[in-house]
Amino acid sequence: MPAKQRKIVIMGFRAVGKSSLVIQFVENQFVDSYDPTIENTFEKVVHYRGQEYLTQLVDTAGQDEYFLMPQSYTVGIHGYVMVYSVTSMKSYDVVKVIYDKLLDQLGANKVPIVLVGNKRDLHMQRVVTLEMGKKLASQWNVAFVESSAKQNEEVTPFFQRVLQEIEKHYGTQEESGCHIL
Ligand SMILES: Nc1nc2c(ncn2[C@@H]2O[C@H](COP(=O)(O)OP(=O)(O)OP(=O)(O)O)[C@@H](O)[C@H]2O)c(=O)[nH]1
Repeated sequence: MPAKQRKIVIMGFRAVGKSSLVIQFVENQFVDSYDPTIENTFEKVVHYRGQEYLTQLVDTAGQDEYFLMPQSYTVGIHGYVMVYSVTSMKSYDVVKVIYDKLLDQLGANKVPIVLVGNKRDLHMQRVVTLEMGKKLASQWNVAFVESSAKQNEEVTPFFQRVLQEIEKHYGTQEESGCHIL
């Protein structure tokens, strides 16, 4: 079966660990230094449930509450990873703004999304509780996980979960002969 191509955008406030999560997933390494991203696209072939996927992961520059959603984040994209850091209330607030802007721009009320609370290894600095993450995900009706890019906890599972959400969302259209964007 030929590889299915899936393009996923990783969004969230600055320094929440978007690049670290993608690099951990694609290259199996963690870099402690902080180098703000402009924009990078990574590729990885993933085998999931007997199917090969060529995933393209768009690691975006951090967004803030005033950010304007570029068309390149909404056209031809199959799914999204929305990241906040459990050590930053600001990042939790900003991810809500990003989500609202995304749905508004897409004119949709449901999009394949996984919400990720990263840096769960930083117990002493935690300000966003597990319950707050769960509550937000249930409001959005999306999958949720807390992760640590540093300790490589839950990183591969949540990227797989995005693929699962994408299949759930678009699968029937493909089977009926329609094609994903
Ligand atoms: N302890 C800990 N530190 C992390 C984790 N993930 C990322 N970091 C650190 O947090 C800082 C920011 O990580 P990045 O991956 O660059 O964050 P980003 O969201 O891509 O940042 P922008 O490019 O500005 O949007 C770096 O110093 C990372 O080493 C984590 O899970 N645990």
